Amino acid sequence: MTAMDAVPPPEDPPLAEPAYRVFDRAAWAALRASTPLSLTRADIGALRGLNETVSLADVQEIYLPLSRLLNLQVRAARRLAMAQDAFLGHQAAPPPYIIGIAGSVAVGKSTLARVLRAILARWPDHPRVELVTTDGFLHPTKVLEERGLMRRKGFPESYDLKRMLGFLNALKAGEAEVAAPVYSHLKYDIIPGQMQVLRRPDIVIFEGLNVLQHAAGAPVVASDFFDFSVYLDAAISEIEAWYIERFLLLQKIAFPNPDSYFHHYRDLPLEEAKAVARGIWTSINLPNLQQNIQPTRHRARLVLRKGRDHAIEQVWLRRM
Ligand SMILES: Nc1ncnc2c1ncn2[C@@H]1O[C@H](COP(=O)(O)OP(=O)(O)O)[C@@H](O)[C@H]1O
Ligand SMILES: CC(C)(COP(=O)(O)O)[C@@H](O)C(=O)NCCC(=O)O
Repeated sequence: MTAMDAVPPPEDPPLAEPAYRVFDRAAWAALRASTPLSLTRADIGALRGLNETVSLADVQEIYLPLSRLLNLQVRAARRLAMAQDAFLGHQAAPPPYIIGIAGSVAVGKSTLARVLRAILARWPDHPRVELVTTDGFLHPTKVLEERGLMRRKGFPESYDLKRMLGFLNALKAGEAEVAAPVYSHLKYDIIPGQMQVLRRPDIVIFEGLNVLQHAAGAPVVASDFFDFSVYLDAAISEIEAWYIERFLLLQKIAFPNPDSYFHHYRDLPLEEAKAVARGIWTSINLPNLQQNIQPTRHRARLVLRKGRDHAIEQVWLRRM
């Protein structure tokens, strides 16, 4: 069986293979070359949030080769910036290298972003890695309620796209301080007045389901500002299961907090809680995945395809 036969399942139209080189785990792992293992078991343990168990095998076989590729790309981008400076006859600090991470709700974007941040920050030539999530650019609940969008959260119209593009523009322009609004999953809303301030980081990982989307008629799109992009992919049936699992976990660890938006679900019996989670998945996150997220997959430079238990089974790398 070839790697192409193994996945994707029928629900999931394949990527155009000529545009990508396809690697199974072993072939990708071999590209790690001499990259040192830069995270210990204790480091990985510290990265675990919620129920995630990022395996040492994934770090060694998937993320270390990826960090080697990205390190080479960052260096090359800096050389290009220097070439332009030489042409212009002035010297400036290189702009941050921006990596977009896209994929469905609950596919594991935040987890991937955190692991990647930790690994990339180990390289001495780009230690300052910032992580920004696009949920900060969601409209606040008040605005979503006024516009009847509370059940459309994550859909393109639920974001302040102009503000998001302005943020990316300022970042790439090398402004000394750039600020992003902050979202609370607990409150299910933007935190008023709280900002994440970035001061000329070396790398920015910009993570969210919408990062590869193109708004009709917009003069620029988020990916215009990206140096690299990753789409985290998996079978829809797996992602649904991960969404429900995460909901059940949050029911135990977050919903008991009276500040939680979902506090009223704290004592729901298991089967009812599963039904609520499945209902939110089916009515909001699944249609968003099918209509607005999955169609952006072919824009990514790299597609990581997960199988059971979140293990990365295949890597698709765009031929430049
Ligand atoms: N590599 C992984 N190994 C094990 N569990 C994972 C992994 N990545 C994500 N998860 C789990 O899957 C769920 C969704 O992951 P998360 O990073 O929160 O997704 P997203 O940011 O895409 O919504 C969480 O419960 C998380 O702990
Ligand atoms: C805020 C989100 C759109 C962000 O998704 P993310 O980028 O973290 O995957 C999502 O977590 C969400 O709230 N979706 C709406 C339906 C739900 O409560 O799952």
